[in-house]
Amino acid sequence: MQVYLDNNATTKVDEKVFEEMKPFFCEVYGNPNSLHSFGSSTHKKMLEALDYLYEGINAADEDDIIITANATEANNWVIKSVWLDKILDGEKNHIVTSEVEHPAITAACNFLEKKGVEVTYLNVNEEGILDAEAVKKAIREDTALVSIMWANNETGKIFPVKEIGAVCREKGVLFHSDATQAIGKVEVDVQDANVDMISFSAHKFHGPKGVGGLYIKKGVELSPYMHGGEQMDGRRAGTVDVASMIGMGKAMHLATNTMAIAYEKNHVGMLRDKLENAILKIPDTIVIGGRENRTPNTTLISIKGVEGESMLWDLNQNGIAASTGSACASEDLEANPVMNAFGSDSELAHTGIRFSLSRFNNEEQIDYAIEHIKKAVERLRNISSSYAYTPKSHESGL
Ligand SMILES: Cc1ncc(COP(=O)(O)O)c(CNc2co[nH]c2=O)c1O
Repeated sequence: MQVYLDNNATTKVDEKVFEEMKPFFCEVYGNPNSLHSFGSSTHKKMLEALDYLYEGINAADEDDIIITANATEANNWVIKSVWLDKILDGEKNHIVTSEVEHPAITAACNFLEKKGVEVTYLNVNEEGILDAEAVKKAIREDTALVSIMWANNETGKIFPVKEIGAVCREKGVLFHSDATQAIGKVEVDVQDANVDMISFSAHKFHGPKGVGGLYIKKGVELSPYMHGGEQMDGRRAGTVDVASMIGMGKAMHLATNTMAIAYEKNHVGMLRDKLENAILKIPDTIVIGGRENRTPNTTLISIKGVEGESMLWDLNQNGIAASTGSACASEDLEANPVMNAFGSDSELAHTGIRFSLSRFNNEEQIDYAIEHIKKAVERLRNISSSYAYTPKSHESGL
């Protein structure tokens, strides 16, 4: 049996999305910017896709949603164009972000630090989140941008975006939120959240890889990251990947309409809880960050005495796909940076396993995964040189 439990890394393209995309490869293949009918025949579905995107995040008609290659591009665009607009050409020289952002944010900020920009990386608490008060205290007169994610890709923890947005509005500071792991899992309402910009990526909500977006609230000026043609009203040059844009719109529609969200919470949340409850019955296991206030599909669990990579290998031998954290960072054998941010000691930080489900998982798959996780833990602990089960005091009398 093949059981895919790494949906925070990427998801399967929904068949309905694929059907929507098909005509735009070999039949309706014109360049949307061409004046002839081959080009204009793409417009109807492209406009429908934009409508789905605006509807999915409750963007106002006067706001912009710019199609990008992925969330990484959108994140880099925000960080580097704020540097251009407000730091190089302005009086600002400070950015506030968090220690647990995706590398697409932290690496871009590290790059700017080499250019002399000051960056505050806010710590998270033992629950893996930070509060708006911490952001308020970090904002300075020369702060150009606050960028705090909507939901964390490894723990699923949801950040107080609305409260942070209110603080940024009060302080007159631009607020960006990386919503890549939130869309399709929890409600993302950009007007309610006081946010100026959000990033997203289609392949996180059953759309195609290689297409994403940047939402920009009306009135927010941001120099283009890509110059050239007049696509996207000159805000992002380059011929749009028509099929992928249409696929992303359809995926957003499917993922965010009322039924889908309710289904995600009830179905996916129930499956995640069943998996998590079973693993927590194994001694010396803990959910990193606790079980509250998370996206319904994610669990990051530490299994003491079991190296994350060893566990992944064992599960993979049985057709089960999981991860130790962001795929972008999981090739190296460094400790999980998010767990480090929690203050986990080095040993614990190597024991994290992330399971991230989707609406395409079912109970039979979860039962299969539970069976093989238990067997893998027993096998790996038996060969561990460092793990010995020590019954808790209340058990010692058994
Ligand atoms: C919060 C967040 N932001 C940005 C990205 C980058 O998205 P991309 O540009 O479409 O690649 C990811 C991908 N996160 C992960 C990729 O693999 N495992 C992950 O957790 C993410 O989780």
